Parts: sequence; C-alpha cells; structure tokens
Amino acid sequence: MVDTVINKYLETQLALAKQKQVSKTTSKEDHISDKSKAAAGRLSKKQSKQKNQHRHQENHDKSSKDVDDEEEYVASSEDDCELRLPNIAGSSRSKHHVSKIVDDGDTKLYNDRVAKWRQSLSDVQSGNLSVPYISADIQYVLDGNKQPLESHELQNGLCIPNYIWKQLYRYQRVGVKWLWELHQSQSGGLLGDEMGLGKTVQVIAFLAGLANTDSLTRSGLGASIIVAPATVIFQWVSHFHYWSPSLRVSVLHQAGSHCGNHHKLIRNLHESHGVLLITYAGLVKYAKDLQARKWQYIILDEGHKIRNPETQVSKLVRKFDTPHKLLITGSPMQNSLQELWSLFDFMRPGLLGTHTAFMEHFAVPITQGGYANATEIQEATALEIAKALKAIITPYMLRRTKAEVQEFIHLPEKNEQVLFCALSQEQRDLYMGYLMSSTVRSILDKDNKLGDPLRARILVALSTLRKICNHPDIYLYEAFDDSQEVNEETFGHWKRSGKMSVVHSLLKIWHKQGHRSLIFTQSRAMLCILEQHLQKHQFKYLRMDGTVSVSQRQSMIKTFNENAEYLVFLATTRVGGLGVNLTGADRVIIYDPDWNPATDNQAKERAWRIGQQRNVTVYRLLSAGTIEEKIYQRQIFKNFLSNRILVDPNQKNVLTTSTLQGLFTLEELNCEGDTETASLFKHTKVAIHEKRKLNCKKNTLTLAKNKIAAMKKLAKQISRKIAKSAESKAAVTEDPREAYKKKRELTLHPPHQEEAPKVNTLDGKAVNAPFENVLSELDIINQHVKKDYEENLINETLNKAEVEVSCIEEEVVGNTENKVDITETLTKTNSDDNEKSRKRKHSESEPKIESLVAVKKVKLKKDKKEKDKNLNDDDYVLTKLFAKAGVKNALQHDVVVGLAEKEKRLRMKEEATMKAKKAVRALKFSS
Ligand SMILES: Nc1ncnc2c1ncn2[C@@H]1O[C@H](COP(=O)(O)OP(=O)(O)OP(=O)(O)O)[C@@H](O)[C@H]1O
Repeated sequence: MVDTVINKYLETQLALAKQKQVSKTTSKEDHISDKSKAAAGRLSKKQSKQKNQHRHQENHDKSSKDVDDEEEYVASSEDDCELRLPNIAGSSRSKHHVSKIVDDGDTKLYNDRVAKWRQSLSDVQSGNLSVPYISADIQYVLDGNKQPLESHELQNGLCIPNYIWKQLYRYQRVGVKWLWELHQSQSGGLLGDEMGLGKTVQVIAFLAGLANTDSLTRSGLGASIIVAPATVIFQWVSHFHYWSPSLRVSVLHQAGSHCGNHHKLIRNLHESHGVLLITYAGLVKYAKDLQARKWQYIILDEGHKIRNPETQVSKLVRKFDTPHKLLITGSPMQNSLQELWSLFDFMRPGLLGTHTAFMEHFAVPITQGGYANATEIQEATALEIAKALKAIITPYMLRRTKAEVQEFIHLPEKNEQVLFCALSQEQRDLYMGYLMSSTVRSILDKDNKLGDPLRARILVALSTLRKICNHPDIYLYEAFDDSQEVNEETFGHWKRSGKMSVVHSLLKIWHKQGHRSLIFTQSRAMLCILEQHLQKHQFKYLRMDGTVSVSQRQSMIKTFNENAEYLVFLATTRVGGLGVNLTGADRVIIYDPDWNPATDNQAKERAWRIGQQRNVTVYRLLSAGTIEEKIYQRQIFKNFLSNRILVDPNQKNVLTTSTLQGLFTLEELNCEGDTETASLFKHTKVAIHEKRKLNCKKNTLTLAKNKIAAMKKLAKQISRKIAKSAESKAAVTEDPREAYKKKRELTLHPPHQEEAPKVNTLDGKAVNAPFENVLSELDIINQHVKKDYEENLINETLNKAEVEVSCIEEEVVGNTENKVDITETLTKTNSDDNEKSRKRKHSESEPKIESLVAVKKVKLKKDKKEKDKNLNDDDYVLTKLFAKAGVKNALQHDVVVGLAEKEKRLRMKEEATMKAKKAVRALKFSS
C-alpha cells in the first residue's frame, strides 16, 4: 500500500518536473525586449571595433600591471566606463577635514618630532598628564607603569622594550620570538596570521627590539626596506610613530615629506639605519638605486602581490642581496599553488625546488586530487603530497587564525551571509538579451580554438554580464551612442537593480539601528552609482578609490573611525579593502564578488579585527542565477585549495570547474526558490542540514524508520532511471556546443506543450520540492560529480522529504505528540478539504528560505508572531530583506567554506583540554 502510494506520487512528480523544465526554457525568449536586443547588438559592434585598440593598449599596460593591480596606475575596463558616466547632479563629495600624517623623510621634521616625543615622555614621567604626543611608551606611563625603557630580553639577547612587550598578546610574543629565531638562522619567513591580528605590530615590535639591541651590542637594526600597497604606507608610518617613536621611517613616494631627489633620501635613510617605506610601483621605479646598497631587511607587506613569479616586481625583489627577507600576508595562497612557490622562492630560495619541478610533483597532483571528480588514487596521492608540502613549509611560515587566538583577543561575533538577490525585470531582460547576442553566440558556437581571441571575447562577455548584475545603467551607457541623452531622474535608480534594492533596504534599516557600514565594489562606475544614491538619500559618507591621493587615504580612514557622523565608507575592493583598519564600521557589504576569494576576504576583514567592539555582520551580495553565482562557486574551490595546504590536508571539496556554457546561462530558481549554489550546499553541508532538521523536528513528527527506508529505496531506483536516460542522452550529444544549439532551438521554437499530468492531491509545495531537486542535481551528477554524491543527494532529499512531510502532517493533524504512520498521513491528506489547500497555497506564496539557519530562526519567530523588537538586529534585517528587497536565499558563508566546522572542532578541543586539566587538578587535590 505504502509502496503504491509513494510510487504514484514520485512518478507524478517526475512528470510535473519534466513539464516544468520545458516551460522554463520556453518562457525565456518572450521576456527579451527590443531595447535589450538593440543594446546587445550595438555593444557587440562597439566591442569588436574596440578589440584591436584594446589589444594594443593591453600590451602597453602589461608592464604596469606587473607592478600592482590595485593602485591608481592601472585603469580597469570599469574605470573606462566611469569616464563616460554622466555627471551626477549635485555630486559634490562630502567635505572632510583631515590632518595629514607626516613621515620622517625631511630631516628637520624628523628631529622636531623626536624632540616633541622626548619632551612629552619626560613630562608624563614627571607627572604632567596632558601632553601633545601620544605613543605606546607614553601611554604605558600614563597607565601607571614606571621605567618604560626597561627591556624584556629574549634568549640570545634580543631586548624588546618593556612597554611594547607587555602590550603584546601572547600569540604576538610567540610571533616576535619566531622572527628572532629566523633572524639568528639567517632565514627568511612568512608571517601569515589572519587579517587584523596585528602582523604590522609584531614586525614593528621585532624591529624595535633589534634597534634597541643595537644600542647595547652595536649589531641590531640595519637600514631596511618595507614595501607595501599605497593605501597602507602611511598606516605603517603612524604605527611606527606610535610603537617605536625613535625610529626614523621615511616614505619614498611623491606623497612623502622629503624634498629633493630620491638619491639623497635613500642615502640619509641608509646612514641613519632607518626604515624606508615604498610602494610596489616605487620599488620597480627605484630598483637600481635601492639594489646598489646593502639592506638588512626587505619586508613585503601584503606580500601576496608577488604571487605571480613572472611579474617584474617578483623578479626584482628576489635580487635583493640579504637573507633577511620577510613576507607579511593574511592571504598567502589565493588562486593556485604556483603562488605559494613564488612567495617561498623570494624568502627561502630553493626550498620548494625549481618552478618546473614544483609544478610537476606538487601543484598538479594536489590540484587534480582536489576536484570532485578525482579518482580515489588521485585523492589519496593529493592528500599525502599536501601533507608533505605542509611539513616542508611549516618552519618558515607562521599562521594563526582568529578562531585560534580568540581566547586572547576576545573579538566580538561575526555573522557572514551570502544573499542571493533577484535581478530586476530590466536586468533580467538585458541579461537574457546579451546571452542571446551575437557576441555570446560567437563564443559558444565557434570552434574552440585556443588562443587569445576567444579568451579575450570570453573575458569581455563575462565582464558585461557582471555590469548588468550591478546596475543596468553601467551596461546601457556603454552600449548606447555617445549622443544619447542621459535621463538624470532615472539614472542609477536603486529600484532598477536587484542588489541596489537590497543595499537601499540595508542602509535604511542600519541607519535606524545605529550601525555604520563599509561598502566595497569592484568598479568605480558602480561606486559612482552608489555614491549618487547616498547623496540623494542624504547619508554622510566618505569615498575612497584609486583617485584619492596616497597621502589622504590614511587620514580619511582615521576620520571615518573617529567621526561617527559618517555612516558609510564607500571604497573599491582593491584600494580600500587591503591592509587598512576600518573598525569604525560594524556592517560590511561586498557588493560584487571577485574571482579571487582573497580579495573579498581581505575587504570584509577591515571591520572584524582587533579594536572592534561591536558584533560585525557581513553581507556578500550575489545576483541569483547569474555569473556572480559561478564566481562565488569558483571562490569556494580556491578556498578549498588553499585550506588544504595551509590548514587541513584532509579537507573535502564539493565543486568542480564550471563549463563555459554554464557561465553563459541564467539559472532559474528551483521550485523551492533555491539558487544553484544554495541547492548545492544544502546537500553537502551537514551543519546546515542537521540544524534545519533539528529546528523543524522540534515541532514536528517523525516517520517510522522502515517506511523511510522503503521510500529511499524507491526514490533511488527512480533516480537511477533518470540518471541513466540522462547519461545516454549525454552520450549522444557529447559536444556541449551541440547541446547549446539544441537548447537555443528549443527556446526559439518551443514544442507544443503537453498537458500537465494530474497531480496527486498531496502536491503541496513542500512535498513537490524534493523531486525537482533530484532532477536539477542530476545535471551536476552527470557532468562531473562523484558517484557517492548521488547517494548523499538521495539521502538528503529523502531526509528533507521526511522533515517536510512531517511539516505537512503537522498542518493536517495539528500538534500531536504521537508518531503518525505515513499511510495514515497520505490518506488524510488525500481526503483533504478546501481549507487545507488554502493553507498550502498560503505557505507557497511565502518566501522560501532553505539552507539558512538564521532564516529558519526568523521564520520560527515569525510563526510565533513575536514582534520585530524581539528579533536581534540581523534577524530583523533578514526578515525585511526577504519580505521586501527581493532576496531569494541566504547562506552562512563560514559554513559553506568549511570554516565553521573547523571553529567548532577548535572550540570542542579547547573545552576538552580544559576539562582534562580540571580532571587532573581534581585528582591532585583529592590525593
Ligand atoms: N597588542 C596590541 N595592542 C593594541 N592594539 C593592537 C595590538 N596588536 C594589534 N593591534 C591593533 O589591531 C589592529 C590590526 O593590526 P594590524 O594592522 O597590525 O593587523 P594586520 O594583521 O597587519 O592586518 P592586515 O592583514 O589586514 O594588514 C590595528 O589597529 C592595531 O593597532
């Protein structure tokens, strides 16, 4: 009886799902307007005209791109776009008064500063508490300590001033000792602590120690160079002036205080055993002069900038003749293992062999074993090689995560979510229009010739899709003729972009809640649109991108941190997202994803770091179903790869590489409202799944085990059948281009639609959902996912069915404590009355928020009709976003990238160690 009912149910679902698949594809073409087609056509022509110019320009830019992809020296395609954006009405930026930070390049200024510091120190020591200069030693005395000049001596004689040593966290002291050990063994190293844990402070403490030791033994700090991105150069200056005021630090950059030519500055600085601060671009410019002298230390801040071994700057830094080479970065490995080789080849030449040997014997096997479709032997080999690699690099790399040192720094909580935002109707139209354009068609139709032209076209097309995802106007103004008039009323309007609508809602709510935020976006064009929005709605803000002068950047950051009137700090991800401290904000929006996960990770860490007092929430916005989801999936794979080497070689991957065709589609949400990514991680992340189950089970009933087993078996059989037929289809049409042609043909000439099969009366949305999921997931299985994935998927699907059937049961029978037989439930549901179907309709129209623990919480609270005031800030925000701003889904980012599990393990370990210690103490006490 049970089997027949389930069988019937599953088969009707299969038919329904197939029918839905057809109707999905047929509806696409209808939505494309003439405007969209025309824009795509014009852009195609423009782009092909510009192609040659671009190619020429690319060659020209190549050498500068080598240097620094973040700074103002390089104009991205988005920057081009900005130049053509209309002048926004009333767009004068907020004026702010900031005092400039001055370095020690000018000898007189340096002497004045040191004199002021000395005087202030002596004043506070004699009881005068109001002094013009505040540094760590002065603060130390103000805090009631005496003898700031006493030192803490490490083994073998490094003397760190007490006022520094005592202010370091315990793990930072370990870091300083490690640097000292490297120094004694004449070795370079990589300080890779997570962002915001005080790497700068540790390095300064160590250098101050060397300088302090110098005065005693005459062997301490020699002239040294620190290379850093332009944005943080003056942050280094202010850190040095605070922690080690006597050291001379000069900036070799036009924003620095030195006058005259650079030879003089380099000579003066070298003679006074000071620290020369320089940008990566500056290093290339002055390489010859710098390499003509002997430097004791060369330190690369955000050292991942030399991750490409072929760039000019990577080659130049390797030529400095000193064993003391340090590299500082919170993101040691970002995209590939080759990058790790490049970093190590700078600071420990030869440790990882030659480039070719490393690639062949380490990088390739580890990467191959990381793909989800790797064979068992590939996986096992990758694991062992990853372990070996980790063992080789461990002595020269020190990396601590925030979770590991939380007991010392007590950071407030961080909540990081990925929000899948629906495209606006206009964006959908433009997106589909572009997908159907001759540009995309030529990419998918033409022979896959290797070489630049196809690659260049793909890059241009992907970048165009990303523009549409951000805001239609960024795309439209590129596509339209220059003569066309700009409508200032509608230009950049928030309602025309799905993600902008979310930003609009977020800012409004956060303003009321008293939060301040950072907004990062990849392009200056988008920055302009966001800026215009802030102006229109009278939010006080600061904006930082490559056009802001280097000397202004640190002061601007200081102003934002100290002045709560500024509600928003707007920045491009690459300029404002690296190395700086923006703890004045406790909310972060990553407006668009970068292909490189480290870029987004760096940006979001600006607020969640030492010095932050409030809980931090980060939202990563993705346009649902678009290229942005694919980029996010790619980020997860890269994260996995770096974690495998840096954290845990046993880490499992869940994604594979995307096919080209996959990049150029607009995925529909499945019937549960899940995007592809949300649906992928729903099935693979146990933490989410279990919590959901738990949440739901609290209020629902469980099914008898044997019934579930029967259901699983049956579903497995049917799913295999589907898989087989899909496989045989795939075998016939192996060429993806053929498949795409067919799909297009189907879109243009839809077949006559069959009538939808009659659906079981049990067909509430909840029961309907799992089967359609099986169908969409089978695509993935057939393409590239391991065999046992199918097993997991079925289990997951059925577990979910179990939960959801129980939800329906609850709806049907109310709150009963007893177990209910599935047959009973089905019968009851079959004979359902109108009232119940009305109830189901109601629940269908509610936004579906699967896979998200936090959202589940929201729903439960909502169900209980508890008012908004009872929800915490984030829950409240999510409720609003789901209700109004077109957010389709949300994932917990830490769970997706596997960090949450690691943190859980760490916490468990800590707790277990504590218990063990207690047990030992109790034993001692008892005896
Ligand atoms: N021991 C300490 N006492 C007080 N403040 C500290 C200490 N260590 C670090 N900080 C503060 O923490 C913040 C982050 O430090 P820092 O900029 O050195 O981090 P980082 O690891 O270099 O970050 P990123 O990787 O983002 O560049 C700074 O504001 C710094 O002043």
